[in-house]
Amino acid sequence: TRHRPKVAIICGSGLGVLADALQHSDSFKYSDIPNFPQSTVQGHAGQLVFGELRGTACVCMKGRFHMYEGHQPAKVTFPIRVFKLLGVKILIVTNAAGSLADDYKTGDVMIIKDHINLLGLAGQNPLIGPNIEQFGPRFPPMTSAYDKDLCKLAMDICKRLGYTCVHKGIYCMVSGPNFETVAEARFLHSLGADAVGMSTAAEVVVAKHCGLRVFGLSLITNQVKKDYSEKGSVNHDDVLGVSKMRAEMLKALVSEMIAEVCGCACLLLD
Ligand SMILES: O=P(O)(O)O[C@@H]1C[C@H](O)[C@@H](CO)O1
Ligand SMILES: Nc1nc2[nH]cnc2c(=O)[nH]1
Repeated sequence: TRHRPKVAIICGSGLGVLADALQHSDSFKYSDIPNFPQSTVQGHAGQLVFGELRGTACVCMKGRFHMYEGHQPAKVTFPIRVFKLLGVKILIVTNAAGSLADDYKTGDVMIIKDHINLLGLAGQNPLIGPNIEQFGPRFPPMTSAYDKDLCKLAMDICKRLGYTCVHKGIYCMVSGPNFETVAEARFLHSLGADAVGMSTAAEVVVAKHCGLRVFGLSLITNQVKKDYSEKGSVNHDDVLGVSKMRAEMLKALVSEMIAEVCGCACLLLD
């Protein structure tokens, strides 16, 4: 491919259409890329797409890797270091997540202001093992994992586009693949998490370690039950259904973000 991406986008469950925004695109199947894991989850196509979005060279992971697929944290986050080596400066992560916050509705968007890397805290951190100094320091800080300027820009864009169902909140990564019990949901909420999912935090840790600027979006695809009296249960098809419904909205938001960031060299360059 002739594209030299400055921005990488990871598409969450059912959000692969974000990659369709790229023009003059070149696609590579994960199975054709050395050392890349394969996508095994419905809603994760398994293609790396290079192209231009609003004049900026981007690379898009149409399908991400999850630990519940049997991968070690370092394997799940392998593409992030590939992006770094390709010259990427900004990582945009998206995911489908369940709401723990009382005021989030299904279909809402949460701009991620911080995360709880529950697996990382419990010894499943992608940076465990010999540190590769070429990428970053042994003890990287994570106090500002999600770029404040990019968060603010996203809030401004949402206002301008007339999106009202947008929050800023905290994402908690668990391993899955099962969805939460009521007791687990209460526990995670009491920790301060607004949304829970099975990805993202590990990717963000590796991205920050190697100096990428990060912006994250969760699409709230379901309400996580925090009360035994609440009826119904979530399944992956429902998650994909909500993603499909809201994908165009997320595509517009991500496109505007990239147009604005790349129109302002100070946000893109370090
Ligand atoms: O890749 P993401 O985090 O968007 O996927 C979420 C978590 C599970 O993989 C799946 C559950 O429906 O959606
Ligand atoms: N862990 C978890 N991941 C999700 N991904 C989408 N919805 C959910 C959820 O309710 N829980």
